[in-house]
Amino acid sequence: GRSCALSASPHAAGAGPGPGENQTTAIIDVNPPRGTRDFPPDDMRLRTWLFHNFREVARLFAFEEVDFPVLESEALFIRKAGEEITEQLYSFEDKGGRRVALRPELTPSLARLVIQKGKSVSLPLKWFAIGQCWRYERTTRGRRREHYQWNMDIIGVPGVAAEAELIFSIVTLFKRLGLTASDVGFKVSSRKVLQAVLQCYSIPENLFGEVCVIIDKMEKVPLSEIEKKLTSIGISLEAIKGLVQVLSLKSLPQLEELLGAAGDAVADLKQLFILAEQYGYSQWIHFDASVVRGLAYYTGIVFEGFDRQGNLRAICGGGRYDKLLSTFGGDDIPACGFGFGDAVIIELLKDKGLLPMLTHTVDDIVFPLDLELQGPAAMVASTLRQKGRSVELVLENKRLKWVFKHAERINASRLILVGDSEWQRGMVRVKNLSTREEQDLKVDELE
Ligand SMILES: CC(=O)Nc1cnc2ccccc2c1
Repeated sequence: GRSCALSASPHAAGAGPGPGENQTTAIIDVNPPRGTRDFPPDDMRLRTWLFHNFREVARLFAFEEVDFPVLESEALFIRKAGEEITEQLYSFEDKGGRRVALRPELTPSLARLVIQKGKSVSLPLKWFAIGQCWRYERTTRGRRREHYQWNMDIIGVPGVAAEAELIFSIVTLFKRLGLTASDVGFKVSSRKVLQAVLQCYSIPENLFGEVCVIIDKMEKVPLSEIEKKLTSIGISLEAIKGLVQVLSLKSLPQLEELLGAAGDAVADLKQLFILAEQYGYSQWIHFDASVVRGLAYYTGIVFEGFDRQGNLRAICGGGRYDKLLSTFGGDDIPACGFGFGDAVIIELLKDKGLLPMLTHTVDDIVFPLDLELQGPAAMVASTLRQKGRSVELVLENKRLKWVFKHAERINASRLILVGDSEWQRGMVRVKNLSTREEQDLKVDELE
């Protein structure tokens, strides 16, 4: 008997019904792979709306769009800092025996492209991308294995004016979506704070990334586990106490008291808050020494957007990564950027009742009253389309009752009936579906 190609059905192979018979279960699994999503029209309209807002903000800030392959060499993401994102790398060996990976984030690809472009691009660069990112999680947690991220990066600007501009671009997006400073905010800190602490306990630089990744879990796992991990990589108990103490600081003056005004950490943060004041978004951000972010390559300012209700995971996050390009063999080029996921923001907008009502709408629906008028109807449709109107051309011999119902379903503004007697006079019957007004018009009078 016929063997089912990708049978997920309880059918015994081969016993399935023939084509067209009432199939109780599909022959193949019609759901998308575990942890991934389809985007049927309703969901796709919402995604397109969100991405349009990403793109509009990028345009306002004069960023240029870039893109990269979703598949990259695995080497781009191999980092020895115990990051969740690299531990869950969706990597495999391709048919050519090459180690490849579905990208878990966009920044390494962006760094690769900047280095590839080398002297042929002039700094600073302001690039943005919207791309699907992947992770391979043991399905125990049933979490998603893909999401779309909006990334904005400023390459070649060493000063915190770049971070101030990036944070303001996200504030601009939040405002466009209807969110205010009482709905969301940004926690801002600098990894130079941790760097200063590690230095005063003379902890080797090469442990910096690893320590940050461990510390990032501070509020997610018990302190004892953090201490165990730090001790296991050789951090003294005294140094751990120093780290924990600095992370609990709640104000810049406190930080200054502990670290002294000398370190760049305090200077950078002070400068950033001054700029935020001048941009007019001070009430959106505050210093929080506990913000570390879980990516090993950040070297300076780090920030994350959060919902003040505290129900959700971070909305977005970013920071300065001045060493990433040189670790790829490029020049020492300063850079900073952020990633903004497509999931948490939608949950937040749902909670706030801010999701837009997006419907499938067309301008005109054109219907030939009998089959000989299909040609003329198609001509009427293309005349209207050349004028930029979206036109649904009815392609089958339907009853008028169905056409009216369908016109309602697709929110058409006008119904254009192509009938024999009118057509003889070069006219068509136009029904305005909101005013119910009806008139015969010449085809080239339609606009
Ligand atoms: C809330 C959500 O979907 N998070 C998510 C989903 N997929 C990912 C895939 C790669 C990296 C991070 C990811 C994060």
